[in-house]
Amino acid sequence: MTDPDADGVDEALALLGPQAPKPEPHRALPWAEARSVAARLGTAHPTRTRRVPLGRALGEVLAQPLAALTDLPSFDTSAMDGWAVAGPGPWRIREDASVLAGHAPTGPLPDGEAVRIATGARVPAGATAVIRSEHARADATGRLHAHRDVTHGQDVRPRGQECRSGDRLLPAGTVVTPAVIGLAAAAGYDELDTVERPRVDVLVLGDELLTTGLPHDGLIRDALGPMLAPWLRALGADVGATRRLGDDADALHTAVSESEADVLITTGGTAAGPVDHVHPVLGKAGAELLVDGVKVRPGHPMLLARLAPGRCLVGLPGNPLAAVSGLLTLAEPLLRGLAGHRAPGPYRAVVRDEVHGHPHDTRLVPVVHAAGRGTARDTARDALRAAGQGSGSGPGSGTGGFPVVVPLHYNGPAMLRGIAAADGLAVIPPGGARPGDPVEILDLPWSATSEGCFT
Ligand SMILES: Nc1nc2c(c(=O)[nH]1)N[C@H]1C(S)=C(S)[C@@H](COP(=O)(O)OP(=O)(O)OC[C@H]3O[C@@H](n4cnc5c(N)ncnc54)[C@H](O)[C@@H]3O)O[C@H]1N2
Ligand code: MOO
Repeated sequence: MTDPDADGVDEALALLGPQAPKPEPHRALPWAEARSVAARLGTAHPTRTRRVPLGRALGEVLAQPLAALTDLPSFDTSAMDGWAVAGPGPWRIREDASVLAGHAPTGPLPDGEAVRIATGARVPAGATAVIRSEHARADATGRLHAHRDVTHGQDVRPRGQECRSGDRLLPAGTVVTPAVIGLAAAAGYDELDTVERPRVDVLVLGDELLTTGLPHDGLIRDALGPMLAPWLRALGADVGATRRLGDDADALHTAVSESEADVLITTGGTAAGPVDHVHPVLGKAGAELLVDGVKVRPGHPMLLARLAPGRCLVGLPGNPLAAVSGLLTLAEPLLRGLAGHRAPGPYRAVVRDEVHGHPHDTRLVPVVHAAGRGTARDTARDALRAAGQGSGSGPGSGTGGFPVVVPLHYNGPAMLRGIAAADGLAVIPPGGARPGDPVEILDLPWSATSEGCFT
């Protein structure tokens, strides 16, 4: 049986072996530098913004900080059902009034008096505390007695306790979650200013690709067309067309010239084979190559080009995991900037097992968390069982507080089996990583153990 990883390191090493033809002078950028170029391009132009009703803002990104339009609470509020009292007790109960949430206030409460009050109701002027109904007793003469000491201000939520009008509640770049919508509504918003999603078109190249059925006669299923649109949407893009162009240079040139998208993503055709048309077409289109190859495995032929001000193209290699590598190396930081997302902090974990490194290049290797929470733990166990890699329990100690990840097999450039079971991709530096080494992790936007979604 062949080593399921042979497609990865060995293939890359073979390209550098003593018998390999002398490589062309290296234009490829180091992995971190390539990501920085993409991130800078993403923030080079001001984002377009739009105003949307709260109900349609889910998943959008705040274009401006969310500032409170009101004090919260906007009045002194009773936190409990019971009695508003003024001064020391016992108190004479006002039989003529009670205060309900949303109702007009009663007049001021003089010292020595108590009035019934509901949770959420405005505390009358002059009241010094609220006593919960279960903590007080009314006697036959209409007097209220507290069962325990009453402290000043107890069970009253003072106006402005959560925020004052004008306070910054959330920074620009925050993803609008259901909780953000709730907070915005409470703080007085009907609409939110959000960043317009970058428009992305996908061009899938390759005459060998089938859109349905089983592979036959040298033809294979297109794995990237169906995968990229939802992945790009998860990265904050508004994906228009996914077009299959075959290996037709003219069709590619026309599509590149006519697309009005902010970002064009191509798959395949990045290398120097007889029908690899991406480089010649970019030359003909007068594009500026900002990244032309990256020192990363898989995916080293990936590229990033500026087609015109505000329009660019990410060329993903055709090998499916190499395409994922290009997606996370170039498209993700580019789209993050264009979509107005804030950059996530670096997320590191230690590897449970040794990971072979490339001698000069970074490797991106699918991993699962060894001991996640809830479904992530089950996913890890399932993924490891499927890969015949043990139970999923990590070292548990001596990890320096880092979570533990397990590198998955089936990580060759043409394979999606590893990444489909993964929580993220480990960034393995040249030379590799030994058990217990901390490494950077690239989260997947849907990973259950993500520190944050849309990272
Ligand atoms: N002489 C050299 N050949 C290659 C090199 C090299 O350095 N020198 N690099 C290899 C590496 S690494 C990669 S990655 C690929 C990149 O190739 P392309 O971007 O030109 O992609 P294609 O040749 O079109 O396809 C490569 C491979 O992927 C399959 N493929 C393409 N599209 C899809 C799709 N949508 N779904 C599933 N599979 C797809 C295609 O059938 C090929 O098998 O170049 C190497 N060659
Ligand atoms: O190794 Mo390529 O870079 O197959 O992706």
